[in-house]
Amino acid sequence: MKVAVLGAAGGIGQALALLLKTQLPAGSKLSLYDIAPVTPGVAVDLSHIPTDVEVKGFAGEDPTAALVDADVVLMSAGVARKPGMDRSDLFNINAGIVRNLMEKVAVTCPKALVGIITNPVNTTVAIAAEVLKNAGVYDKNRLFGITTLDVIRSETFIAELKGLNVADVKVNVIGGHSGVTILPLLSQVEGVTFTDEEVAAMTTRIQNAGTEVVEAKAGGGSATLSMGQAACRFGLSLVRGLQGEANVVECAYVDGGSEHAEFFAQPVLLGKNGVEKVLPYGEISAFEANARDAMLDTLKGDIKLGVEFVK
Ligand SMILES: NC(=O)C1=CN([C@@H]2O[C@H](COP(=O)(O)OP(=O)(O)OC[C@H]3O[C@@H](n4cnc5c(N)ncnc54)[C@H](O)[C@@H]3O)[C@@H](O)[C@H]2O)C=CC1
Ligand SMILES: O=C([O-])CC(=O)C(=O)O
Repeated sequence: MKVAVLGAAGGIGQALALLLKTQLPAGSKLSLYDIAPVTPGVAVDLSHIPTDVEVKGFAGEDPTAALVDADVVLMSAGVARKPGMDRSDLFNINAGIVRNLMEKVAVTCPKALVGIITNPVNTTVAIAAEVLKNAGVYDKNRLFGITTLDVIRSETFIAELKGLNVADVKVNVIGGHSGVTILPLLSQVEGVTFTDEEVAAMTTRIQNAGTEVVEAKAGGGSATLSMGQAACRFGLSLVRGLQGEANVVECAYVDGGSEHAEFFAQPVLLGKNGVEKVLPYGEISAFEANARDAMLDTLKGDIKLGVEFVK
């Protein structure tokens, strides 16, 4: 199994690479790419950790060498938010970065499962899809926006509030990955009840958790370590699916035939071809149905921006 990380010298990329070096199955290959010249050094550094995962690093303008034979590509290349910015403010720089990298993915490893971390995810995934379509290699089951950070935040915050063992808390987060498009389905969390006030406050906290980190880092970037963990969880789930493991389910932002929008985050069953099956997100409360319907104009606008950028 070969996993390529694009943006591997960055805050997320280095954390993710470390976790993958220590957690990928024995015999895996880890390929690190970033425009930053330090990247081969990051690979040398990781290569001293005694696990059976071979690490190689590549720097420069062209990611091709890193992408050859990749089964999974995880992309965090791009710029991150500073206080006062919205994720959509990253579009001007990150849209072109994602487009250019996806053009190389389309040529070099068109069958790879691709997980997009680069923000604004609601839009960059649409950009990635358009690039793959233009190259004639688009397979909707192989492209994912990684929204796992919203899931692990939800698990953490709910366990804290309700005094639960966090390992026991499971929660679906649907929609997209910014502001009101992030919708945790609190009504489905087993074994707990929330007051209306708790639902409103918890939903808002999860939606604003990225901003909570951006403000706490005070100009030094956005979530990197928790995102490294989230991307590792999601990347390992992709690998487990590829290896034929049963019942691997994650929420992800996919082109899954949703009635709500062209791309929509919901639970998916992962397998040897990426998305094996898009799963229903189940019964939701009136509060959640309202929030879902209210997000759709924003989400569809974000998607349209991505489609039009490539056209
Ligand atoms: N999906 C999610 O839940 C989350 C997404 N993000 C997003 O992830 C992205 C990366 O964040 P960080 O790692 O904190 O940023 P960072 O600035 O620490 O790292 C980004 C890396 O991308 C590299 N890069 C820039 N242009 C490139 C190109 N053309 N090719 C290859 N590498 C390139 C830079 O050299 C840098 O090493 C941001 O867009 C951020 O908003 C951040 C947190 C959560
Ligand atoms: O908020 C940001 O800019 C980074 C991000 O996507 C998150 O932390 O969820």
